[in-house]
Formats: sequence, C-alpha cells, structure tokens
Amino acid sequence: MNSQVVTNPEDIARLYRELSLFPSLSRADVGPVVTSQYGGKYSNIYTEWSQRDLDRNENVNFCRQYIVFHDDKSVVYSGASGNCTEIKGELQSKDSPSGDMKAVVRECTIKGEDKQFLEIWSKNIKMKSINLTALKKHGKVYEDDQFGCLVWSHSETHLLYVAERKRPTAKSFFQSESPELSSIGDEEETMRSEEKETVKGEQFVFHEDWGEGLVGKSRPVLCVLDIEGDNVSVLEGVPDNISPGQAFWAPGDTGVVFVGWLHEPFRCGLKFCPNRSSSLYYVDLTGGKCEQLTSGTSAVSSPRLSPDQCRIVYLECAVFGPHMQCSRLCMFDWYTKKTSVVVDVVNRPGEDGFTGIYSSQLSRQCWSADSQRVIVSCPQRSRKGLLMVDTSTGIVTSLTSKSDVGSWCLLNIERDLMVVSCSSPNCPPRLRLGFLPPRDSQEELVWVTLEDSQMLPDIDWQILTFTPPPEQDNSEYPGLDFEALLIKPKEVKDGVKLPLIVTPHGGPHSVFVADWFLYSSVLCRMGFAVLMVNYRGSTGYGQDNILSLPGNVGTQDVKDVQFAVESVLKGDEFDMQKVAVSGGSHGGFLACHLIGQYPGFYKACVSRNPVTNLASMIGSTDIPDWCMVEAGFDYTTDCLPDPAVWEQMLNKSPIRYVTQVQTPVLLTLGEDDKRVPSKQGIEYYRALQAKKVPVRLLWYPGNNHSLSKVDAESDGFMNIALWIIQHLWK
Ligand SMILES: CC(=O)N[C@@H](C)C(=O)N[C@@H](C)C(=O)O
Repeated sequence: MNSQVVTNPEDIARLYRELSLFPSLSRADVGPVVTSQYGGKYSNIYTEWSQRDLDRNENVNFCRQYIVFHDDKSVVYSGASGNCTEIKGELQSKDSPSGDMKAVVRECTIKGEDKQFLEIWSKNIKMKSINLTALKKHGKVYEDDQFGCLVWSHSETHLLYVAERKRPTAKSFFQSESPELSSIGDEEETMRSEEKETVKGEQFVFHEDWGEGLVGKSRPVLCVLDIEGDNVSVLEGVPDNISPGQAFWAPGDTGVVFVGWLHEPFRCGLKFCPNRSSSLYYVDLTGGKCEQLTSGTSAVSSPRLSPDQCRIVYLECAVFGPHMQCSRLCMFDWYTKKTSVVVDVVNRPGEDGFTGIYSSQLSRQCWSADSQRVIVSCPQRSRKGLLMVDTSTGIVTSLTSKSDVGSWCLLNIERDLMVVSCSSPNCPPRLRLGFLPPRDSQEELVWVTLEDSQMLPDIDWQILTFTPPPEQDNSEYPGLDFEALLIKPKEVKDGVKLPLIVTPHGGPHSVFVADWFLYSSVLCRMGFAVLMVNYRGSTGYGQDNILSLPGNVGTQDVKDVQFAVESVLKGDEFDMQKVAVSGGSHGGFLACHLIGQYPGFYKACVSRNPVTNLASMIGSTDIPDWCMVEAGFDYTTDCLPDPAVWEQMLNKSPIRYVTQVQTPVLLTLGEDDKRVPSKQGIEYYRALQAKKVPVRLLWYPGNNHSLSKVDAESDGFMNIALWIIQHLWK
C-alpha cells in the first residue's frame, strides 16, 4: 500500500527542529496609562515567552515589549517596541502598581555558591540588591505557580513573597566544634551565633514535601521586605498546621490574604490536584492575628481582589474525590465578610452550552475595571474559551464562542484591556489584545493581533463527537457523550491511507483542547493522523461526566477510546493495519490496557510513565488518594490497606491483561517521577520481557513525571516516531 510517511531520521529531526521553534506565551503585564505630549494615551505591554533551544538543551525565556495607543475603548495603534531580550537568572519579577519601580528575585552563582537576591529597580538604576541568602531569614524563595508570589503593597513600600521556612543547620554528633575564640570580632560572632543554631542528630531527618513538581517545597512562610528599612521579616501568626501561598495585600495594606493548605496528617501531591483541604486566611500585620475566611471544609485556590478592593473571587471544589472537578466561582465580600457562590458546579450542561468552570488557576488579574465582572479562561468541551462572569447575576457569557480558534488563554486584564494567547492545532500561539465592552453594551469585542505566528496550512483538524453504544452507557450517569480531536495532513495522495496514532490524555480528569501541540503537529507533518480522545471522565463536559469514571477505570475509558478508534476507522481514510497507541500517565495506563484488551489491534504502543498497577502504586505515589478514588473507593487519610480494595485496584490495572499483549511497547520513564514512580513502568517491562513481547525502555535521569526537559522531550519524540515506524511497517 502507498505511504506518504517521512521515515528518514534526519528528515524527522529536521521537522522537529523546525516546529519546536515556535515559542509559547507565559506572561503579559499591562503598564500604567501614559499621556503623550500630543494628548494620545498609551500603555506598555510587557510579555514573557518560552522557547526550546535544542542546541543549548534548555528552555530559554525571553521578553518583548509592545506599545499600545488606545482611547480606553479601542486600540488605535499598536506595535513592538524593540526586539526580544533573553531573561537570565530571574526567578520572579514584578513592576510596582505605578510602574515607577520593578522588583526582581534573582538567583546567581557566586564563587560556586547559589545565592538569591531581591532587587529594586527605579528608572535606570538598581536601587537595592538585598542578599536574601546572607540574611538567613528563610530558605529558598518559591517561584512556582502553586504557592509563589511577588506582590507590591498598594503603598509601594513593601514586597510580599513566599519562601521555604528556615531550617537550623544539622550536623553530626561527631563533627568537631570550632575552637574557643578568645577575643571575638564581627565575623566570629556570626560564626558563634550560627553554631548556636545548629542541631545535632537531625542530618538525616526526612522532610516531607508537596510532591511532584514541588520537590523540596515543604514548609512555606510568608515574607515581607520593608523596602525603605531594608528589613525582611517572616510573618507570624500563620497556623502551624498549614502551608501558606498565593498571598496578596489586603485592602489598605493592613495585612495579608493567602491560601493555606492543610499539611496534616501528611501532604498529598498538589500538582493537577486542586482537591486538597485548604482555606482563605487573613493575617493582620500589626497584631499577627490570623483569621480563617472560608469554611475549611473545601479546597480553594486563586483568590483575586477586585480593583475597588471590596471583593475577592476564588475557585472552590470538594476535598478528595476526582483530582480535578468542576469548580465553583465564589466571592468573599471584604466588608460584610459574606461568601457567595457566583457560579455553581454544572452537573449537566444546559441549552446555553456553558459546561462549568474547569480551572485551578485564574489569571493574575481577572476583574473588569468596574469590579463587576470576572474573566475566566477554561475548557468548554474540546475548546478553551474566554468566559465573562457577571458577579452580581452569575450570568456567564462566552467571549469567544463565535471564533474558529481552538484555544484562548487570558494572560492579563487591566483597565478592561485583555491580553490573550490564542492557538489551534495548526497555529502556534499568537498574542492578541482587545477591550472588554462595557457591561450591558451591545458593542462587539474587537481583537487586535500584536504578535502573529505562522499558520500551518498543511495541518487539518476537527472535533468529532461520539455517543457510546447502549451497552456502554453508564447506568448511573446515562446519556453522556464524548469527543476527540482528529489532526491529520490536509493533502493526502491518491490511493494513500493514513496511519493513525491514537492518544488518550492522562489525568484521567483532564482534557485535550484544540491547542498547539508540538508532538502532534510534527507527527502530522510526517504523514500520520493523530486521534486525541477526550473519553468520558474528561473535564470540560460537566461534573457528571467526570463522576462517571471513578470505579470504571480500565473499562469505560478503555471502551470509549476503542469505540472512537473503530468509528474513525469505518471511514476509508485510514489504514486499519497501521494503528498505534501512545499515552502518558493515565494515558499510558489506557495505552497498556488497550493493547492488553484488544490483542494485536495496535501495531505499536508507547507509554510515558504509565500507571500499570494501582495496587502497587498506592504505597509509593505522592497521591495515594488517586489510586483509591479511581478504583471506586472513598479515601480518608487514616484508611489502612484492605485486601478487598487492593484486589479491585489490581483488577482494574493493565498488568492484569499483560499476558494477552502482542504489541511491541516502548516505555519512557523519568527517574525522579514522584507521581507515577518509575517502578510502575519497570513492573510492566519485566512482565513483557517474561512473555517475550518486544519492549524497549528509555530511562531519563533528572526528569520527573512530565519528561519535559528539552533533551528528554526531543529524544523521546525521535524514539517514539522511530518505534512506531519500525513496527507499523514491519
Ligand atoms: C492526577 C494525576 O497526576 N494523575 C496522573 C496519573 C496523570 O495521569 N497525570 C497526567 C495529567 C499527565 O499527563 O501527567
């Protein structure tokens, strides 16, 4: 049979190199309004991007600024001001509200030692450079999205950030003491006091951290720099049983509002799991009194203060249960202290098409200038759109429903000027701007492109909808449908049938939105079609859809994927003899299930850090609750191993079907994966070796669950492509 697939490794590497050049947007800040000498108003837009540098083997971050002339309702003129500049050593940075100053947390190596500095810049001068490492008030500054922040007080006199709590230096009982010092100078005095702070016998004490992607982050503390006095203080009053983060200054700078995650009796991994017991807190700066603002019976995240400083919106979901659920958008009134639900959980989407809020993170700024509306970007079925929520009525309006673009992401909104990144499977990220029309106005939203990107006209994509056959309907949650994204070459030569790569997502409660995907676009350029399946249980389709899966993993999700594949193969575009399956994590669980439950159907399988045995994973993962919940059981932190539960976990796992596997398997494992420890993949690897099924294992040191370091990602791609080619054309 004819084929149009690129099989030469050099050509594949060239395609990968070409498409990996497209950068992604990570941040946009809108500066203050400036009036020019001719009366025109303009603002500066600062953007940060990230791009793979294959030659340097790292992701490079760079910034670019733009100037936008506007009349407060529309963009009059916009353009880039200058070229891109690479950002080096900056962990965090933030302009002050007036735009007069900039704060930077910088990490650098001096004489072989890592140091962290907090810098204050004003105009063209670095006014201060405070050596945080030397101050020893706390450990390393947090730069992550989960806890980290760098926030100017409204008065611009103080900065708030999060760092690891200071730990006394631990030393051995057998380490010799420094000799007695007779007359002591400053340096000796410091050594003396440091010595006093050392503890013996604590060198090897285990410090639990917050798991995958947050390794080493254990006891965060809130820190404040008094800029004038050069003084850093660690805030007191935060309860001992919580880890604070996502902090900001309360109205009037009287204190700090933050999210506190309960870390007792132990920490469960937070990445992809916003369902962890947490509350909003307020700590008063003068008395150190700490007040809990929310009930403490739920999981909260992303508090955002309105421009009039009267209300805080935040996201809320249930504790435990599915790791990602439909969120509530809640609002706390600062003055009445009342909490209200603005947008509730959507169990089944209604006529208006709104499917609920699926996000664990609101954009840095999300409020309209009138403090009445909130903009949320989140999946709605297989697209990601921008939703406008009226906080007084709870009415949700889509700002992007009429667009063909697959994915819209709000980077920022300031004085109603929205800065967004938008992309599709055939279009890498673009930077756009648009003014949010006033409330109740009929004005159309007009988008202006600030930074365009090259469209790839040879890539075709569509969203397919599937209704499971009656025997696969879920009796508890009947009538649910699901979708898949089909990405394929636009031009197919006469007589050519496309090979198909089936990709179920991980989670399982996540979703593929019609975004730009590097792997899929290169595979498509090589001549493959890629089917990315959003089986029932995915986010973006209503809470019932999510709830339909726990207890049914290994059956409902597996059958949905197989149904989607067989439905697609009914057309005559695809080569039934050339179907491969590839997935990561829970997607790897599904890939392994599919080759076990449909022996010989898939001619090649690729599995990244797959879950292969829920029963053996529960004792080693950072999210033990996940194993029980997905197997259909409630989880409590004090539950003990129960043979009946373990039996179910084993029975729902791919390892149960390994004796039926005929498909050659490529396993890609990250040595430092805390989520699905590499032993899961190794367990499966050994079972396949014992059964003499062709298997190859790639081991990536220094990589965690995502295998996203530049060399692991590019090497992984080449090996995946070549494995599939090798076994599809055997
Ligand atoms: C909640 C979670 O991390 N589940 C994993 C088993 C998983 O499937 N992760 C996905 C999101 C991944 O692609 O890594």
